[in-house]
Amino acid sequence: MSTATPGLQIPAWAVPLLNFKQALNKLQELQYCTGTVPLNPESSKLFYEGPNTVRVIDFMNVTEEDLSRLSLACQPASFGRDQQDVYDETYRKAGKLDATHFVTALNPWASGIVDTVNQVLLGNRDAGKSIKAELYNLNVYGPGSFFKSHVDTPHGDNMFGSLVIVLPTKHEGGSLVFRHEGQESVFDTAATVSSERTPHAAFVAFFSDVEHEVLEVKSGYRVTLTYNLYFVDPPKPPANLGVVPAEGDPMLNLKSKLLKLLEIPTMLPQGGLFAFRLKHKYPITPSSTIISEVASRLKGTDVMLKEMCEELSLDTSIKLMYLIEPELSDSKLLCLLDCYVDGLEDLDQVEDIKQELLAITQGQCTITYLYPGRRRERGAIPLVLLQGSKSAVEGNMFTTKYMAYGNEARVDTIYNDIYLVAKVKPFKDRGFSDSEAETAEEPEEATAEEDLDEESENDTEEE
Ligand SMILES: O=C(O)CCC(=O)C(=O)O
Ligand SMILES: [Fe+2]
Repeated sequence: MSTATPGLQIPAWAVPLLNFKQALNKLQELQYCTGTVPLNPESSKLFYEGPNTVRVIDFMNVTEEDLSRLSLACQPASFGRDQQDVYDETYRKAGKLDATHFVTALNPWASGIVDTVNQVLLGNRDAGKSIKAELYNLNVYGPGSFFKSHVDTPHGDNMFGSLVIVLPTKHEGGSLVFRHEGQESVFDTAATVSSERTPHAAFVAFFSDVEHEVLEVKSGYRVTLTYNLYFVDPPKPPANLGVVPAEGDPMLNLKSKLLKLLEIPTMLPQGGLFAFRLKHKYPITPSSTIISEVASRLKGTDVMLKEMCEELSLDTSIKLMYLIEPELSDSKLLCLLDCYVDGLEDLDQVEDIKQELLAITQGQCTITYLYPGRRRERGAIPLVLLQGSKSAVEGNMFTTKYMAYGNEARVDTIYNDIYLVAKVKPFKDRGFSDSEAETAEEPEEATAEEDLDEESENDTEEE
């Protein structure tokens, strides 16, 4: 393949190596990530120690006088040179307050800044889980202030970056310039904080080994909060703090028992549903909560139940359950709903309940019957209630069933019973031996209602 002269054979890897190096050279790195966050009355205040007093500044409504007072409360900012803290106004001219002398209500987690840093600067999708942002100090750059080119001193081997939040004050100059590997970029903080119609803070996060410089502030005051950013391990469960969970994996035993149940040919022979009334109640905003999304907010053993079902290859979903007891017939309808629906209580008067039910839930409703029992409604799916009971089902009339005492009076979001529903395949598809499958038939058992009236062992009555 080679046209080179004999003795000057080009090795087979030479071209691929070159290709790789060229591609690597083109790899461009983001030098910093920025954004703005709106201030609101909960996040806009700064409290600081002034001479013999504590002062407050509201950055939604800040005056020149507030800023000049804040500037007077500051110490001259030092910097590190040859491992010594030095003051040198030809290199850094700015005021600072150490984190022990002020409190800010602006929180980089709550405002979404840490998530942005994680996703944009670190390219991490696991938002906010492994970054610590440690408040370092507050700086005031008045007219004539600047900070010449430097890198930020690492405070530990897990420190990867610096975060600067620029509070919304009117100023000119003070842009932040980055230089890294021959590239230069400028972040104009003054323009960014005045780019929105309402007060917004600007933030910029960068890897602290990237050289950066604050250009001279020409007018006004540039006020910043600086944070050191660290990689941290995701939080571990606390050891022996307060109540200690029982030894061993409580789910292991449960899982093997559930598997045993699935191995029985007469347990939902044609398939059906397992349902668990969850131990916790979950906040539902009737007008907006998407019930399926509650799956990602499950608490305590409720999460474990879901994981256990999934480990046994049972598809799970989260439902509301509602029992309709028609006046005109004796067949009760046990409905699983994907959304909160008004007007279900009127259905017991309607003639064709099923039709009406599907219409008002826009088809997002599964009609089931308690198994073992007799299927009264065509198409109703057998459901085994593994946790919970008849009284809980009947009690689940949505709004009536939540604690009357909260720590605050609110009516838009309420606590509701939620059901974890696991889909059980027909016995022949569950992967157990075929010989058993032949014996699997729907049993002729008590009626659905007789079964509904039976109290389950683990029924806990609600007050
Ligand atoms: O205020 C800024 O934009 C950067 C400040 C800075 O580089 C520092 O405090 O080390
Ligand atoms: Fe810096």
